[in-house]
Amino acid sequence: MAIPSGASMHITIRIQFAKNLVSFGDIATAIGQAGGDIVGIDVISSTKTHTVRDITVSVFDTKHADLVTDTLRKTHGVKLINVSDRTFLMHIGGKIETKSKIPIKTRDDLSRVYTPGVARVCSAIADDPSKAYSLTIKRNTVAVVSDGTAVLGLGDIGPYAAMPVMEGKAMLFKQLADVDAFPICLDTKDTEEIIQIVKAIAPAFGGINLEDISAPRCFEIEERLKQELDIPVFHDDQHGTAVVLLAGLLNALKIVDKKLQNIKVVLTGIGAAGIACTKILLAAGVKNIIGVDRHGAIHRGVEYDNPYWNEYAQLTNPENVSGTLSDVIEGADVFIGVSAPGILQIEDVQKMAQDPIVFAMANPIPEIDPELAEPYVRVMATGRSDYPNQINNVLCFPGIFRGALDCRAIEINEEMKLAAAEAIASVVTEEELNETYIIPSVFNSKVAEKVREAVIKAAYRTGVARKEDIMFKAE
Ligand SMILES: NC(=O)C1=CN([C@@H]2O[C@H](COP(=O)(O)OP(=O)(O)OC[C@H]3O[C@@H](n4cnc5c(N)ncnc54)[C@H](O)[C@@H]3O)[C@@H](O)[C@H]2O)C=CC1
Ligand SMILES: CC(=O)C(=O)O
Ligand SMILES: [Mg+2]
Repeated sequence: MAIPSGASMHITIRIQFAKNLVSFGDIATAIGQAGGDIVGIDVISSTKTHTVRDITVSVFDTKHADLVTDTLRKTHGVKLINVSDRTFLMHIGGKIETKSKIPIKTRDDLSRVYTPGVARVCSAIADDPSKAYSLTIKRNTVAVVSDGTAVLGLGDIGPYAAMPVMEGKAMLFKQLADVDAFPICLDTKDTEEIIQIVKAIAPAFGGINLEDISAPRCFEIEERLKQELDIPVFHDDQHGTAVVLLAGLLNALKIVDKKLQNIKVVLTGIGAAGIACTKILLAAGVKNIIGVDRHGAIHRGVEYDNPYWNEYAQLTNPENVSGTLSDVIEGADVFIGVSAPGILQIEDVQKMAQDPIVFAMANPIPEIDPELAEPYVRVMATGRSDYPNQINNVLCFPGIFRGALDCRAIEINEEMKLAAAEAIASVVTEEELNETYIIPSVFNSKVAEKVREAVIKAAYRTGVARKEDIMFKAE
């Protein structure tokens, strides 16, 4: 299923055209007739007879891009010089770099930042390892670790292909919360090996953000690392997603005037994100959640190969219903999708209770096309940046790690996650709240700061903050 990908699909077409054979108006009309939307024009050069221009066109997908460029190729008097995709251009050479905080200008500088001066600093840390927090980058660093097995909704595409996402996460950490994050993509899927590698690299980091590691291995990897390391370990696809989902749902329920305790929720994709979203909703007070995976609703009375589904069946589905998504969605107040593209049909939405809330969060293509669903739902959200109500873990991970690093928390616990969800929800004021604004924008600078504060308070309240600093303590 292809969904118009908006801003994510802009192409820049460089053409040369002969002024006596074709006008720019003709060219613009040809692009328009092929369904392209011109969003920018640059004149590169112009002579009496010829003009070279870069035309930036918004297209739906790669097929549509081909149609637009073919149309130009066939237009009399036009010569196509080059087609570039802005998204690819932004990735050339990667998206991040390392920067020094201080310049090395003299031999004296050199002997302080490096040998021999550095040796005294090394010895100080060897005598007291906690000094790593004050004398190295550790206090501000997070490793973004993936094995490339569940990258967005693209599946097991491997560690090389996972890198652009992890670089993107590192950029967001820096821009939104000034955390120095490093993308680390591992060429192994072996649970034990991943655990040992992460433990071995931990000295350089103040926190570990696990990313896009498929279920069920991600659960064991996270649990073991939490037990065996003294820095926060946080599987973003589980907990970051769950925190933001809860924030969005708290606000969406205010619009439809329903209570967490009374709603029926149907959730698809009982993997990393789905299980964590279910657990946070149960902790927040939701009583009726039905989880649906490829073979239908997860229910008791079946022995699943996946042990996490057996536990899931015990925690959810109070009426123990079975059947397909279409069967069990009848009367649901809320649909949450963290599964696969296009699996929710309009007919399913029509079976939901009054004022349906649909959070179709699969990336990059949601469970239902938001434009098709919109007439039938009261509140619609996706994980994407190009539609209103972006429910995406990017609203959580920068601020939650900022808070955890600043109070030097040994872990990110349930109270810290609930505090983060409430903080995100609280950024949207009562006056601002409406169907297309249930969750703050990623660019809202209040989000990371509010999450940080709430997380620090929760960390001190629950005794997991190590930093003795009165400024950070809960009142
Ligand atoms: N918006 C956001 O912030 C986030 C969105 N996601 C999206 O959620 C999706 C799942 O991510 P993860 O939980 O990390 O992956 P995962 O691989 O751990 O879990 C995916 C689950 O969906 C199930 N599934 C696949 N096709 C299905 C279908 N047709 N019907 C029902 N279930 C189906 C799989 O069997 C699996 O249990 C991805 O598309 C990902 O991009 C994940 C994390 C954050
Ligand atoms: C947003 C994110 O982490 C994902 O789709 O995997
Ligand atoms: Mg992810």
